[in-house]
Amino acid sequence: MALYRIEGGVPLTGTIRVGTAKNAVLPILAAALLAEEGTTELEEIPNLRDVATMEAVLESLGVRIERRGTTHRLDARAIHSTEPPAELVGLMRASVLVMGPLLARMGEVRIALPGGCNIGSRPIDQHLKGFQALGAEVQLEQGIVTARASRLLGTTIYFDFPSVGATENVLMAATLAHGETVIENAAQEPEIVDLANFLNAMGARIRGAGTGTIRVEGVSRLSGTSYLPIPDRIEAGTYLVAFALTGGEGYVEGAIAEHLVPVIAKLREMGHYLEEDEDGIRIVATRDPKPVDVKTQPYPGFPTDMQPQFLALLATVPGTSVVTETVFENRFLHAAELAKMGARIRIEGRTAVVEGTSLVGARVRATDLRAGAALVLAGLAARGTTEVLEIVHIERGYERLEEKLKGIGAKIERIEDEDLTPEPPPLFLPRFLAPGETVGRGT
Ligand SMILES: CC(=O)N[C@H]1[C@@H](OP(=O)(O)OP(=O)(O)OC[C@H]2O[C@@H](n3ccc(=O)[nH]c3=O)[C@H](O)[C@@H]2O)O[C@H](CO)[C@@H](O)[C@@H]1O
Ligand SMILES: C=C(OP(=O)(O)O)C(=O)O
Repeated sequence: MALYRIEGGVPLTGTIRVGTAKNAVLPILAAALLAEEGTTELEEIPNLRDVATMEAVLESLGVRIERRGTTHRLDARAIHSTEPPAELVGLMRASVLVMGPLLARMGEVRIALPGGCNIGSRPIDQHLKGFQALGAEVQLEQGIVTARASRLLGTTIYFDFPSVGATENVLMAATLAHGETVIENAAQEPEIVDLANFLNAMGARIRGAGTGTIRVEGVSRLSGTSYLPIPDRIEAGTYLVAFALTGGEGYVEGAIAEHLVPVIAKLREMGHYLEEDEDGIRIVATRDPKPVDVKTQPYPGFPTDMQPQFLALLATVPGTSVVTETVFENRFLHAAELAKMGARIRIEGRTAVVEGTSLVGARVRATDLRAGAALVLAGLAARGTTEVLEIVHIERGYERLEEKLKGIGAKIERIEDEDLTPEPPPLFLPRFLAPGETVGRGT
């Protein structure tokens, strides 16, 4: 098990580059399953644990993957299985994204229901509702979901909540359905638009991605294509916060400002100076930041995946800030870890009331991906030494984080320590339901 050791208190300066978005790459990898003809070439694929897991899932189904540097070529012509192994599905929730493509192309899929995780129960009822609306027969028995349909039929589907994963799964399924599918109350995240652009490049006919209504005209076959997915807006936001927290200044190269509107707005509201251009975003931290209130929302609202990093930032800003989490029901575990560093945060249900103070180094534990990123950021600003344990979570979504942060002056080391803790269990244990238990949104 590895940890990060950080000596805090150094204002970060310089240029840091963001990689390709994990949350765009994962659904695009799943969508590559739809290519019955040709091969798919994906460029600038980040070296992340989640990407490796998704590729292992695809390989278990018969996809052949050839990696040349950061370009990965996928050949999905000879799929031989529609049952991704539970051990792999248990490593990463996003494995459920293979459901839509397998159902659409192969007419069936059998997969372990992914369980909850440290940020919430995360049911998949909206995904299943979408498949059923498209005419699939969906069964849930002892934690295994089976969906079958000889040919999906286009229809209108309304999501109760604009779920990112459900929109992606149903969008992929609808590409090969007979007739038109309309997805209403669809998620509008940039990663949805990227997936739709990729599917259209494969031959799909999708309009309206990025709005609340997506229309899909089904086609009979899709082919492989070449594609470069979008840069990672959450990684970019994390680096903007790193400059702000340490009172530094620098440039986040590759960041797309249009994808980061609420993050930029809140940093400006705090008094930080931000300048956007075509290639990235420049930030100069103010010495006198103001507290702000933040409420997470589906896109284009403030992203829940930036909430932990902002909690770390606001923990150091004099005055009272209020952070409200509306997307996940349990995404404040990092508050207790930040408290070990001196943060003064009171959790009241879905709200965190933060009284800004200065932080001191401590030994803390990453409870999930963005919680871990928040602790690294806090460590960069804290007096003394911080050790962040269980960085396996962080490595799901940040490539060479310590190297990149070192490049802008951070004192951070990645240390392998065999004795630290035993190998962790799967991050998302497949969930086995009791007979009759529902899988609805538990919030
Ligand atoms: C791989 C990926 O892209 N992950 C992102 C994706 O996760 P993910 O696709 O899992 O997020 P969703 O938008 O689906 O989930 C949002 C909320 O809806 C609930 N829900 C979702 C589906 C469903 O069928 N029923 C239901 O109740 C979830 O429990 C959660 O409370 O979007 C989240 C919200 O922006 C981000 O935090 C994750 O980083
Ligand atoms: C919650 C996240 O990812 P996932 O949905 O894969 O757990 C995230 O990227 O912050």
